[in-house]
Order: sequence, then C-alpha cells, then structure tokens
Amino acid sequence: MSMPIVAIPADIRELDGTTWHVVQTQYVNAAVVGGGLLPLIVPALEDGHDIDEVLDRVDGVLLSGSRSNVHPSLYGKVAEEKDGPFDPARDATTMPLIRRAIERGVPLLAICRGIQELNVALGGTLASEIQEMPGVADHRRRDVPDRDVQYEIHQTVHVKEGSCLAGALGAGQFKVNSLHRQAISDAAPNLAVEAVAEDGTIEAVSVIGAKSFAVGVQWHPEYWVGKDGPSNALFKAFGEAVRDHAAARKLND
Ligand SMILES: N[C@@H](CCC(=O)NCCCC(=O)O)C(=O)O
Repeated sequence: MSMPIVAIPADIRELDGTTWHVVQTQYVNAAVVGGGLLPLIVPALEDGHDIDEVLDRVDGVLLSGSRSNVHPSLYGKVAEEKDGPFDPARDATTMPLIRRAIERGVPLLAICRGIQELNVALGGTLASEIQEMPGVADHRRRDVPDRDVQYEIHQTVHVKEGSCLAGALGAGQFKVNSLHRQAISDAAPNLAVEAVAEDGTIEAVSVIGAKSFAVGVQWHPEYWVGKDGPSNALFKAFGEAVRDHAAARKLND
C-alpha cells in the first residue's frame, strides 16, 4: 500500500518582505519518522477551502503548534492585544477542517495550538496568559536560543485510566515539554479531558464517541519523536489509525 497521506495545515508568516505558507520541520519529520506517513502541507486560506476536496485526498490530519493564537472572536471573546499574535487564515482553514474530519472519521492529532483549535472548533473556550492565573505554573517556552532547551522534557502530566491516550501511552504520569501561554478554559461538550498537569492545566483531550483517533495534546510529542517513549507511542498510534483509515478508504473506492 502506498504511504498514507497526512494533511498538515500551514501557518501564514511574513518573511523577506512576502507572505509564506509554512510548517515547522519537526512536524513534517515526526509525521514521516514517527507515523510512517507522507505529509501534505495544506495552504492557509482566509477564504477557506472546499474541505471535502482536501479530506477526499488525505488519510489523516495533523494540527501543528504555532506562536500564533486562535482568534478570541471564535470563542465569543473580544480580542485584546495580549491574545495575539493572530493567524486568521490558519483559523479559517482549521476550524472547518477539524469539524469535518471528525464527522467523516478522519484520524486527527492536534498539538499545542492544535488542541486549542480542536477545543474552539467544538465549542470550547481558551484562557490567555495562564501563568498569571493563581496557582498556575509557567508553561511558556523558555526564553533561550537553544531549541532543544526550549523543548526540554520537564513537566509532569497525569494520564487518566481508561482514556484513549492511556490506550496509546499507558495511564499514569510521565514528563513532557511545555511551550504555551494559553490553555483550554471550558472544554467543549464532546471532549473528554484525558491528561492534566500538576497545576490542573488540561494537557490532553479526546473526542467522545469519535469514529477514529481524535486526540489533542498541549505538549510537543513531535519534537523528540524517535528518542522519547511517549512521543514515539503517540505518533505510532496516530500512524496506525491513519493507515487503518487509508485501508478502509481503499476498500470503499
Ligand atoms: N500560541 C499558543 C499555542 C502554543 C504553541 O503552539 N506553541 C508552539 C511553539 C512554537 C515555537 O515557538 O517554536 C499558546 O501560546 O498557547
């Protein structure tokens, strides 16, 4: 069977005086090395896509992290300076993509900004600058130039027994990296909280009753894929779900 294809929606970046559609290499690498998948970067179109045209051609969806934040208007909040930076074209691409992928049972793994998009797409809300909230630790990217240090694994998360994530990683606690200023505030009604940090921050969710793998994590399993056990296991489980979907799609073609 040819390599299943995973859609990775792009960010918009202004570089060298022009506009680019970009995905960080760590997500592309993890899709290939960790998932055994062929990445397809989906442009971020502010006018949106014909989403079924995209989903007819792929076997899974991988939502990457980003320094940009989901626009607060998408979860009923008035945007403030501190809620930025924004990427409306990415929002316009991922919101319908998430909803339709879940409807169609296309496997989905949402990472960092991705779990926040998953929550908002399904009706949840986000909190900004969570480190300023009482009792909440600082989950932000470390302000150092070395990316291995930025993505260092140091934060304990607790995975709930019987969760979808526990099926892939095992229940209990392990350490992850952490590079975020926002987090889920109100979880969407059809999301199950599957892992939390020591300060109660929601660190992983899954879609209740999903037809296929539909998991979001606030940490970055892509960065140490190939070296870190839980990171490997998560991308392996996602890759298997994508391959199963591809095989089923082939049978129905
Ligand atoms: N902007 C959101 C999501 C955080 C996120 O996706 N972080 C990835 C960092 C990418 C990088 O800096 O290289 C938030 O801050 O909560």
